Amino acid sequence: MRFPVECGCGREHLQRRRALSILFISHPSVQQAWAQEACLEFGRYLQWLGIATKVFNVGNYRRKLQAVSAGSTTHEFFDPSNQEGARIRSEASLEALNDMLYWFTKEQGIVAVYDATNATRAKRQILLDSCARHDIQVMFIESVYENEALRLQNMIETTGSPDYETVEAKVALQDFQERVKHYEGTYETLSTMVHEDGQKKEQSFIKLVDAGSDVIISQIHGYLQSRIVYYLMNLHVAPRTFYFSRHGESLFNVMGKLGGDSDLSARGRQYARSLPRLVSTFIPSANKLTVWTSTMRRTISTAQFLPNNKLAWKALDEIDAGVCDGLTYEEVEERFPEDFANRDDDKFNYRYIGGESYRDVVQRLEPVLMDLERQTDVLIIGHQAILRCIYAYFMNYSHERLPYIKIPLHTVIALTPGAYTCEERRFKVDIAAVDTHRPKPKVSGTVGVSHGDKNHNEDGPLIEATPLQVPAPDTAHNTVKHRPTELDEPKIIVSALSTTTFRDSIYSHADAFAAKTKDTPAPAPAPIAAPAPVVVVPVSVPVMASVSKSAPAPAPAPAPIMVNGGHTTVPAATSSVPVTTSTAAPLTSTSTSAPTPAVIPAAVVASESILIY
Ligand SMILES: O=P(O)(O)OC[C@H]1O[C@@](CO)(OP(=O)(O)O)[C@@H](O)[C@@H]1O
Repeated sequence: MRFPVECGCGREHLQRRRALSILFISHPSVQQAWAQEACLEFGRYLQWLGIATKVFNVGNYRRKLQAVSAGSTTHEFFDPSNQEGARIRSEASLEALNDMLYWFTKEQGIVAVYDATNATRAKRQILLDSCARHDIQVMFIESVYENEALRLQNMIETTGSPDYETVEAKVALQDFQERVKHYEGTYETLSTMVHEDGQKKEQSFIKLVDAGSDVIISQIHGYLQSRIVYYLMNLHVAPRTFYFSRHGESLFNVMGKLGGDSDLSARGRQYARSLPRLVSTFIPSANKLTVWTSTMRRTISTAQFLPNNKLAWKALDEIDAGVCDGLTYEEVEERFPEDFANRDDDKFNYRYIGGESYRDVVQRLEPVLMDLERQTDVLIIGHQAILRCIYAYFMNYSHERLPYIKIPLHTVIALTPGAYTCEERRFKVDIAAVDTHRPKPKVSGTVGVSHGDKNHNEDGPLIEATPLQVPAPDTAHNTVKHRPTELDEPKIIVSALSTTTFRDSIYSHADAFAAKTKDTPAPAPAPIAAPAPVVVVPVSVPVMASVSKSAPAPAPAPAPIMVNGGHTTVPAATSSVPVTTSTAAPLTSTSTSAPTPAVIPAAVVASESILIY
């Protein structure tokens, strides 16, 4: 796909940009619940990596059209002999397709997920032809169930879909089972075979069997597709909660200095001592928890009193401030005024001289996140910039907001990601600490730091908190009146924060592009009648690899980090290797287990930069 770029010479140039359409295929019995969760999860993941992604859910378009025509959403609507139903479904597919093409051609979209049943080869061919006309790569993802119990479970979950909002669960399930029957006999699974009619075999595809417990891949090419395979192999959507905390207040934090490898202040040490009580009181799986730290002194010291297994990751080390390492913000402004202002202008992309940008940090954190996605009981003790990146991944924050997220000291954050939302709770240990958060200044390059002996409570949480347990008024709240000693038992304040919903930012709204799509050539409408089924005999061919999800997915080599004049010279490829620091029982983390056969050639992954997309 080509799009115009300005170089300042006054003439328009066309630059090539890769665009990838992911066409979701699922038997109606698996369509709604698991498949939609998977679409959302990897949409969020790609957006976090900086790849503009949108999900076009044909069901949403159909419901919008049905609302206008006051049509029923019961199974009769899906009966192939229902002409009005077929017309609306065809129109919904077309509208979603037009919006997807608009997203690619006018909105510079990189990845679109076209989420529909796409049950027949004829239907898929129409989509393929449209994408080919716009030079858009296509990859199919099919979700199938071989395990009947899982299929039934999925169907039960599907009754929570918007189609059954006002319908009793039992009635909804019966109706849904009837709906599934309307597709019987027409559904054509993906196959690597050359079909009986002599037509070419299907394009690149990933087939997820039983909610991804097995993954079959065929003809996967290039960086983006490999990335998606890698993610889907690591994804599991079972409910789980992750815990995060910054290290206790450090000596550099007190001095307002950036980076370094200083140890904890007295208050920081007190926080470290309070952690075992917090963990055993508030974390249900406390004894199963593995604690991940960076390789820096302040995180390892913070974890020292926890009896749990520990892993230290180089990739969790704080953002590398390069030549600014060890300086205060005031000193950076004085010595590097232009850089200081540039960072304020675009904090996510600004790269410290000889150091890193937040964008670099996101890249190096990817293997950590992939491993985290496979875990259930993890507490990460990390740093301000690092935890901002991880928090933004789960909460779907934009790159603009990411570097300003408030991650206060002496607070454990619990995140429970779900398909459409992420629930957050905070456990604040009432031990005063400096505030290292520097808000975006109104004028770039002006310091406006809030360093000082100030308690974080003044800032309030990111989203308004509902205190569940408020400390008595005479407590250690005021840092001037109260100097905690290491023997004090500090109070823990629990806040339930309102749940963040990220579904809307990933889904295209069924009418978001409608007004704009007039100038986009409409592709041929989908045929209403399904063609005769094609007999497909699956065979194993060399391009096809079946990988069981019980083995960890191989990590693609991350892009190398800029080496700096400061303290870190380890390339990211090696920096993601965890180091065992526990003296306890041997660790069972997947990151240390044997890799599966290389499905994603590292050379392919490493040879392309994410920035070109
Ligand atoms: O990107 P900004 O907002 O400067 O925050 C990152 C900074 O946070 C700090 C504290 O100011 O993290 P940390 O507490 O891990 O030491 C610095 O070391 C780091 O450079």
